[in-house]
Amino acid sequence: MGASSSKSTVDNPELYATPLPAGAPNDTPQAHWKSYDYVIVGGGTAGCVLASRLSEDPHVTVLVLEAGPSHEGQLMSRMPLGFSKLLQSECDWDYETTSQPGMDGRSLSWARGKMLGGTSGLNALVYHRADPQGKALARSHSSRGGEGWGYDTMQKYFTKSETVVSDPHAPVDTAAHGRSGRWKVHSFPITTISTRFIEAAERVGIPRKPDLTTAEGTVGAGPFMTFIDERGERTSAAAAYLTAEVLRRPNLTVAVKAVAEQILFTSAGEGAEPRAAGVRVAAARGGPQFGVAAAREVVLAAGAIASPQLLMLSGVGPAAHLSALGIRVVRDAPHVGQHLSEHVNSGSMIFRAKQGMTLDALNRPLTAISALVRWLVTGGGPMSVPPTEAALFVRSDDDRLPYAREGEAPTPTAVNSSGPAAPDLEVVFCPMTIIRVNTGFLVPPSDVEGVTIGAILLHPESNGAITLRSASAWDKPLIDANYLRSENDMNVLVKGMRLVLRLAQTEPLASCFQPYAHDAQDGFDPYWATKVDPDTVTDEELKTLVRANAQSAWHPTCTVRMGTDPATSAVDPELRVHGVAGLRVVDASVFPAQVSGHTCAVVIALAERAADLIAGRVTV
Ligand SMILES: Cc1cc2nc3c(=O)[nH]c(=O)nc-3n(C[C@H](O)[C@H](O)[C@H](O)COP(=O)(O)OP(=O)(O)OC[C@H]3O[C@@H](n4cnc5c(N)ncnc54)[C@H](O)[C@@H]3O)c2cc1C
Repeated sequence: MGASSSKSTVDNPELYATPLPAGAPNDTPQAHWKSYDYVIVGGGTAGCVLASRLSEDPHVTVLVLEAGPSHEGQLMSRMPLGFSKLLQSECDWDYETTSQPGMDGRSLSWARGKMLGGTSGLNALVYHRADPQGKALARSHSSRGGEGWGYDTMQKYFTKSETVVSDPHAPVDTAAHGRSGRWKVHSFPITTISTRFIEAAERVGIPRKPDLTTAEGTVGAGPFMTFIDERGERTSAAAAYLTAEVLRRPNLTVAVKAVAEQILFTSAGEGAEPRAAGVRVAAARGGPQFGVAAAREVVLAAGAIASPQLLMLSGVGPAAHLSALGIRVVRDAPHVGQHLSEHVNSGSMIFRAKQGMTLDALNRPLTAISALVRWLVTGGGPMSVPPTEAALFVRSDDDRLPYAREGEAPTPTAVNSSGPAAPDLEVVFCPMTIIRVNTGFLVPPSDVEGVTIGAILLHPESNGAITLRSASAWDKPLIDANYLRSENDMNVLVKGMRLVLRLAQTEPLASCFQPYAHDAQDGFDPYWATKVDPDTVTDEELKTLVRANAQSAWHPTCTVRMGTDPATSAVDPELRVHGVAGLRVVDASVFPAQVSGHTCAVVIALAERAADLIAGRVTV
């Protein structure tokens, strides 16, 4: 265990927590423990926002417990195009799903950030808001909706969170955005080939949208915005919200390499709600344990996988499951860990591009080194852009779009999104070769350039679950995404793939590509999409390709979902865990339903509002 602490964070538990006796159960908070008003478990995307906002009040004390290291010094996190290098590093939890029957029995790797800033420190830097037609975090047509979390409310917090910078070469209307928030968000000039993708989308009938994030809605095709600052560095939630000035606050303690093992409860007697009053923490598996007390609240912000895991480890979860593992049940909460909703990516559809049109030159070591040096010196160049530059959002029931073979009618699909104009399909465009396989990424060939396109199912009907593997916080939980068990999910994704194949044959994108004769190696051909013709391939053949190649889109949500009724949800609309006192959950796990887009900005806005709720500045 390191005995040091940096000027801004602390990694020695003796400096912020109370040592606990070895070999004792250590499951009841004690009066002599070091105490804080708020103990935030997880210094990730939501956790950094909460820490920053709650500690604005100098009269309250705040402790953050983050399992991973500080974001400071993580070069690959700061450098936008370094993102893939962080996967399967010390900054990634590197989870894996159980074998997925809907995907030929494959287990898929699931990245999650493990550092200050959490997943916002290793994600793909796409800034995107929920679609207004998707009602943001409220589902008006459903009794389990997040009351008070509609788009109008969320929009205030999207705006509060950001300072938008409009690049003169890629202008956006700044009136639709915030201009004094902590999070730096900006538009950026995209490569020519990404522009051609947008133009091809227009040709097939998808309207062009200069900004995919406004209250006008997301249906359309356009460039993404990103969270990179004027120095060309990623603005993770840590970089944005835990600045040096914030970290110097005397009422804020930020602990890193601090793994919360259990939330601890006190009881006021028979019939009274148990109260979350502390957390047990350790720096290493089997190492010394420490306790901290929470005078006001424990706020769980450990993300859509670890938050339900920690709740269950602490006795809040489905009683039968906990009892089977010998965990004392504090509160039978059947919805904890359930309703896991994840966007599904069709898998990398890679098309060979003409030389010089993509960012693939960076696969050559000399080019990469010179780009790295340029970024280090100037903050500019190809390392300062996000990997995904453009996208389109559509509905699978829009029969004007080319979802079928020429002359055939498209397969009817039900749109599972919550608004009449909300999209259920996204297509993302990356001007580089990204070969994703079950275990991570493969290094692309250095002499061939390509682009990577993926169709994403935004509103899957098939939901999965997080359950415990064991009663230890040091064992990863079981993640069953239950991918593509619904026929409708599969049919929507197949339509998305056919749209991608059609776009690849549509000008002005088509003439950027060239044929590529590539043989499969060990049964896997990363360039399979180049050989598929949208006019001859059958739906059954596309389904076979989906089962073999589809991947996680990295947006798990809903595993501690909010709602007014404890019979159908795990937290109430103020994010308080049903049936226990002093405990809230604030992260992607509380989404009442999946959103029609990327999740990071939604989590940041959610945490901004949660901070106001916790501090009593607003009510639902
Ligand atoms: C590879 C990848 C790319 C993505 N790309 C995008 C994108 O481009 N745009 C977008 O909008 N979204 C993207 N996402 C999704 C988005 O980043 C996440 O949905 C969002 O950041 C989740 O925020 P969170 O606060 O719920 O969880 P996190 O940010 O994951 O925070 C949870 C924190 O809790 C900590 N923690 C967990 N367990 C413990 C414990 N026991 N004790 C202490 N600390 C603990 C973790 O280390 C972590 O720091 C991407 C995700 C991934 C994985």
